[in-house]
Amino acid sequence: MTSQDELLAAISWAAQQGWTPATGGNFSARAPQGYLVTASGRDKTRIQADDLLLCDLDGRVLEGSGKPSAESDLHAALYRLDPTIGCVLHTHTVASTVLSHRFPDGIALNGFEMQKALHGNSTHDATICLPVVPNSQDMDELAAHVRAGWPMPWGFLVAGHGIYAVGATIAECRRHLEAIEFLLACVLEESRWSK
Ligand SMILES: CSCCC(=O)C(=O)COP(=O)(O)O
Ligand SMILES: [Zn+2]
Repeated sequence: MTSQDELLAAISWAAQQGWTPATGGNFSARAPQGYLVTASGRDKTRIQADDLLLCDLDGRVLEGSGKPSAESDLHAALYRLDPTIGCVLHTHTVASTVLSHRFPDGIALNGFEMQKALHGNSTHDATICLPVVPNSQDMDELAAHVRAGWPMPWGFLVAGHGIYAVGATIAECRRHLEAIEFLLACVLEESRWSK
């Protein structure tokens, strides 16, 4: 499978989970010349090859038609910031939107077996934090918040907005996205029970 096909499969999978409502979300993978990224405003349940653009690491379009994602410059900033990042997957889910809005200083996790799906974790018996950065429509400002909090080896939440998962490969990034979403769903469910 080419990395373009693998990225398209990851986007379709995320969309089938219901994680890209109303065209929300954007997705990218590092490429030799820069990165492949979704065009803006596309329905991710019907994604196809011509919905991807090739950009250089400054976010300039090299190939493809349409406008790159409104958040493409944040993807570019991530690839510049950390050469080990090979993929960035961004979704809009209810749990990530609600919890990042409610806990703008980060979300602590402890005792969940699923923590082990996040790179560098080998036990449930540790407290780890999912970072939250403030939202902004200005990608330079958003990128500055991300740089200030780096390293964030699995990704981060944007307050009231969604999840940005990162990974060395598309497969690792998918695993991080799925694990983060699962862990947030657990936290949200527990918050209902503790009322
Ligand atoms: C429709 S949700 C608002 C925009 C957004 O946050 C998003 O993820 C999708 O933007 P894009 O330009 O990548 O379609
Ligand atoms: Zn978004």
